Amino acid sequence: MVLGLPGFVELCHVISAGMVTCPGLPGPEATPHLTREASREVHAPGTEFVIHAVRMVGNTGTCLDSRFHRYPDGGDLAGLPLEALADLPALVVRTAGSGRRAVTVDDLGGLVVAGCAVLLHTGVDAAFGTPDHAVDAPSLAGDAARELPDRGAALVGIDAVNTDEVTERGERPAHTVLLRAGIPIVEHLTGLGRVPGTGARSTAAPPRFAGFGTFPVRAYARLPD
Ligand SMILES: N[C@@H](CC(=O)c1ccccc1NC=O)C(=O)O
Repeated sequence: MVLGLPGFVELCHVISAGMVTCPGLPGPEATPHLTREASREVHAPGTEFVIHAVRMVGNTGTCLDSRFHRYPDGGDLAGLPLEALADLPALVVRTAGSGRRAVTVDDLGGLVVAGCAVLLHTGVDAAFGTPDHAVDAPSLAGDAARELPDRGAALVGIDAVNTDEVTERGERPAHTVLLRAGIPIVEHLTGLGRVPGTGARSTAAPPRFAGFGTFPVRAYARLPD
């Protein structure tokens, strides 16, 4: 436990230059915009800074999809209210260790998802950053996703590369139904094994980037007292 932060669980992977998050998408490139050396020229003796520029896709590291990722008519990152992102009751649905890839209607069973961040713990986050992470990755079955808007889910997260099964035809039923309903999706979570099934609070908040659909988040859970 980190001193001063009792009861928090980190749900994010570390982002570093060059790392690949989704196979086929480029990793982030970070370059110094202002070096420490150059900054000395414009500051008082002993005062220096560094400013980096970054070129990266929004789907980098642990990231959140807003409605705009899937649909052109509104719902970008800048429009997401904090109520949709922060301090939500966390409901962890576990398939980790089951050997099953799909999170199904049966896994959601009689769970009360209304108002919750529904966080899918598949265990594949252990392979993040390796090619195995995206091979036959776990995902949320389409019929299970279709239930979640009517059942009142507030947010859906998964510790895998994609909430949807990646198929050759490119259908993405979970993104389609969840984002149509304005339910944000978080992908590439980690640490869910340390979060209880119920009782924790979930936060995953991106910057308010207008005209952007997806961006990295600092996602974390606060454990029950
Ligand atoms: N998870 C992201 C994108 C994604 O999974 C992806 C994007 C480009 C190339 C590969 C991807 N995923 C898995 O192989 C999304 O669907 O929003």
